[in-house]
Amino acid sequence: MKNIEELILKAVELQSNGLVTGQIANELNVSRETVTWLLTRSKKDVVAPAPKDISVTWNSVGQSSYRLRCISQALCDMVIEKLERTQQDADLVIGIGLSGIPIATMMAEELQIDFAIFHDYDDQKGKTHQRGIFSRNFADVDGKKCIIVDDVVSSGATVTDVAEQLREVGATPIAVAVIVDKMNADMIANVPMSSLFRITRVD
Ligand SMILES: O=P(O)(O)OC[C@H]1O[C@H](OP(=O)(O)OP(=O)(O)O)[C@H](O)[C@@H]1O
Repeated sequence: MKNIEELILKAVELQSNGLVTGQIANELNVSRETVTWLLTRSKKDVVAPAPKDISVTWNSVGQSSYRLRCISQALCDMVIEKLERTQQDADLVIGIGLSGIPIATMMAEELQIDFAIFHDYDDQKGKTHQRGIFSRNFADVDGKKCIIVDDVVSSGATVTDVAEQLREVGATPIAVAVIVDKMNADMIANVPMSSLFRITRVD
């Protein structure tokens, strides 16, 4: 997505395809507030200034399994460095659907540990009211020490949901790994977070 006009066209297109604000926000990796602003601006009657948000596109990496592997190895390296400091070993890697899955798969292979998948709730009302689930087709997370993997952290609601549900089943989230951290945080849900890129606003 090269500029705001392209972002507006994409938001309008997704809306005309029947997606609601939360779904468009997920698709474009921006906040709901930004989607509302983009859709309002498309009608040329906006007066409010744009919300402070960052749109993230990483398909130059996602389109290539080689680049995905490189990114996954870099994330493994960062996670291992942190875990070694606290002398912890992970039992499994959890990929958050959809975009966290290919990265988590490669990380699990690199670390030679189990692999699980978390289906994020595809929300229409708001993630705070709905929860995702662990897929039964992959490793059981109960009682395990887990690394949570996703592409982007925006509000942190998704990773927090995963961490809370892990604790509820006696598992321990010991690390979070993401490509882009829009929160600019060291910890999320009381778990240390590693990210390749951290977004910091200076205005
Ligand atoms: O920090 P949060 O505000 O919770 O937002 C981050 C989540 O939003 C996107 O998920 P999406 O549902 O769009 O899934 P995708 O992986 O299919 O893009 C992204 O991949 C993260 O999982």
